[in-house]
Amino acid sequence: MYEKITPPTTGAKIIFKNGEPVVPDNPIIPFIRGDGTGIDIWPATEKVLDAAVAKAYKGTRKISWFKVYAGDEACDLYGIYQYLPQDTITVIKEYGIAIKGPLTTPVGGGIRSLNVALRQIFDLYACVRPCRYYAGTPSPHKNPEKLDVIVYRENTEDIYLGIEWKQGSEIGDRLIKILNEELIPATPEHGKKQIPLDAGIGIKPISKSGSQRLLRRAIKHALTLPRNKQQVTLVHKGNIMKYTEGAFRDWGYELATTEFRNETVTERESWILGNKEKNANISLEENARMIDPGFDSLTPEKKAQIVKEVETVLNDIWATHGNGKWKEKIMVNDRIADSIFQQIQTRPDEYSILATMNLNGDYLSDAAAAIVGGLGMGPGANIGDSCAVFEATHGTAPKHAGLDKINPGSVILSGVMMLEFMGWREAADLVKKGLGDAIANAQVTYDLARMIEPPVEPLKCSEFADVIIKYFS
Ligand SMILES: NC(=O)C1=CN([C@@H]2O[C@H](COP(=O)(O)OP(=O)(O)OC[C@H]3O[C@@H](n4cnc5c(N)ncnc54)[C@H](OP(=O)(O)O)[C@@H]3O)[C@@H](O)[C@H]2O)C=CC1
Ligand SMILES: O=C(O)CCC(=O)C(=O)O
Ligand SMILES: [Mg+2]
Repeated sequence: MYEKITPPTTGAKIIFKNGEPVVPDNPIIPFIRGDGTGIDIWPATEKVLDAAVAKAYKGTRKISWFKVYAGDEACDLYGIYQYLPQDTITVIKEYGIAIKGPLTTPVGGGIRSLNVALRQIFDLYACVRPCRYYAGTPSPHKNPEKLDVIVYRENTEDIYLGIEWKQGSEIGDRLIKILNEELIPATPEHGKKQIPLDAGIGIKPISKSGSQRLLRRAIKHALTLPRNKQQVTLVHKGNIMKYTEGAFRDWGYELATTEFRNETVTERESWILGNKEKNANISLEENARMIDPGFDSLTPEKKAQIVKEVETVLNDIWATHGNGKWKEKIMVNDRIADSIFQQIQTRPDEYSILATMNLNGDYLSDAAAAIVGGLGMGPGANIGDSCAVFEATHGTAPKHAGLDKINPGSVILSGVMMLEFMGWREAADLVKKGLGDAIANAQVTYDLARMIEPPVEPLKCSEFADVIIKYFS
């Protein structure tokens, strides 16, 4: 059935119904070990997850692991340049849920990212990366416990589509010529701009459908959070990239105020409603002045537009959201991308779900992981409607590969996300307890050990896994 691999002899497939996994007691779960430090962190992860499932369910539930290949290991087995064999794609499609270690992507030339390819092949459009603090984790920040965010990153488009042309290539040069001579002059807002003739060219597609399906999932997730975390922040650089990043913001607000009208309030709406609650007789114009600090210097047309916005909000949602009812809704706001990088450091507790396009989310998830202890503590999930692949935020960390040194925490916590996605909460909770107790007792790998004051002797990667298991009970 497969070219070079054989499924485990016991176990059954996970299937998806209406976007949700239906999980048997003995699911077969494919895993990719990963390049670089994958050789260290995958065995540690498998050991911890197996021990948690065994302890939580006393033999009534068990995962049958199915090894599939990608990256360097795949080339060793399948032959030169076989980085992502068809076997691997077929198996993940058939079995629905998989977990992977990191895979190498060369910079500049060479193969395109296998990690990105997997997300695109299986249409895993939501990259979900929670960044929350485990007590006792050393951090470069004074109050890391204040950060508890989930980066919800669009995972299939943006520049990650990989449509780009090298400087000097025939098609790249043709495209620049067409843009310079036909398309840019035909677009008055571009004036006399021209693309330098020696430029490389990349395309950044951001679609309405792609943005809204990600944001739909983010808002639904927010609905499941405790009241004080029911917030979705649309992160964008829409002041500069108006029709891609700016559109992402606009499509987000559109979705929130149509499909989720009864469940959401936007930040601007909350100001308008709040102004009227404080002063029932406030005029539309005075209300508009209060929500827009530069109101008085605006053109008459722009002023009229904001007054109309105030009127529409009060007409449309005063009955459902007014008199403080908006405080019970999911708050949807937006922040410009550069600003959110400082906001998660200066006002960490004001944020919850950070919904982003692909590139912004890639950057932001590493930065947020650093605040709560580093990349060794950053788990993730790539989720679609019929498949999910769990993986850490970090990469292959090649300088540490094979040394039994690196922190397996991120892949272990990705495993926790997988167990929760499967509905195996008891096993997930055991792993979180074990990891939390190990950290609280300063029994940690080098990355955390070096930040503890005074520094402690680091555990090996494999020893850290054993300590986590020890703290199950
Ligand atoms: N999803 C994936 O598979 C991803 C793959 N990659 C790929 O990985 C390769 C290497 O990328 P690189 O930029 O070096 O980024 P990495 O994330 O692999 O590593 C950068 C640094 O982060 C720290 N780090 C990473 N993982 C851990 C961990 N588990 N525990 C503790 N510290 C950790 C280490 O810092 P220090 O040495 O200071 O301790 C490490 O040197 C590239 O080919 C890249 O494309 C990158 C990201 C994601
Ligand atoms: O695919 C890669 O090599 C890098 C991907 C990455 O950095 C990420 O998904 O966070
Ligand atoms: Mg990244």
